[in-house]
Amino acid sequence: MLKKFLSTTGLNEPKTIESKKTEKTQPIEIDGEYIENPAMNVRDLEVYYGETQALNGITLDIPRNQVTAIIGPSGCGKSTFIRCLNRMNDMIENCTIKGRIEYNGTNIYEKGIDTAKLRREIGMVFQKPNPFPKSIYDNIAYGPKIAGIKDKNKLDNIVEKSLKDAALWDEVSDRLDESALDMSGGQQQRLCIARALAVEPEIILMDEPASALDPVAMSKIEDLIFKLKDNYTVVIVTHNMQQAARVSDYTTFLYMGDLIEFSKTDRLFENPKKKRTEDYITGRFG
Ligand SMILES: Nc1ncnc2c1ncn2[C@@H]1O[C@H](COP(=O)(O)OP(=O)(O)OP(=O)(O)O)[C@@H](O)[C@H]1O
Repeated sequence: MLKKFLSTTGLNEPKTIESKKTEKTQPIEIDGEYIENPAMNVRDLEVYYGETQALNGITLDIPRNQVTAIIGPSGCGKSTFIRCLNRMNDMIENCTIKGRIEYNGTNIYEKGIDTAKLRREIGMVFQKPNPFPKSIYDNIAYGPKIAGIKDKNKLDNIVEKSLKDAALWDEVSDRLDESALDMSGGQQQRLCIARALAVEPEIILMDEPASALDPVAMSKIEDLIFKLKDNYTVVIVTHNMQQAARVSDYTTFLYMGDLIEFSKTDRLFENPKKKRTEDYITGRFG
């Protein structure tokens, strides 16, 4: 399917990518089971900023239509990891990536991948809400318009559906022409989620999406994340272990660039297999 991202232009090529080719990606066993039909396969992922290695060979499968949380102390590589999943690290100078990340059977670091399309399929929501200085309507319609949709009725439907899916429609349906910048922080973050949904992604990456919000707004975002998995695969970076335990199905614990443990969330929090995981989730460090 990702073949459609292949272009012959040679644009969007990262300067410093190496990838190991393997015949067929072998599934990873976790807790005695294999993840069936994962949304992404990450294999031997290493990331360097200049000479400094930030990720030391991460291998995991991202379960489809599930929420996967990435936890770990500050500087362990959580943001580096999630940014690799839709090639946001391409924009960072001196960043070298090795290994493979497969999405629907294609290595996203293969030559010729159209990264703009890739990032529509694998959308991203950041820590700080970053709406465009435009109306609520235009924030949502922007992506579909760029993708070539001009019909007003179609755009209206996309705006309504995206806002409904982001649990925001009831709060803003009578003021779609107002500036997005006049919304509360929590509403702005749900708007950014709606904006990501408007281009019909398969996967949504969220880097600390609720950490800048008050508890009520945070709880709305958590409810939303929980519902999103009906239709999307979600990967969320969070400092907040309670949040990881509340919203995620699977949890990955990173420590100093290493994947220490990847497991179903209940199992990881109730019965961690590694001492470092136990020390972290019981608050002994971090
Ligand atoms: N653009 C960059 N240039 C150089 N080093 C970087 C860059 N971004 C991250 N690093 C380094 O890579 C390592 C991992 O950083 P990263 O931001 O991925 O960690 P994190 O777990 O997300 O941290 P935090 O929880 O504090 O956001 C750190 O040592 C960091 O200093």
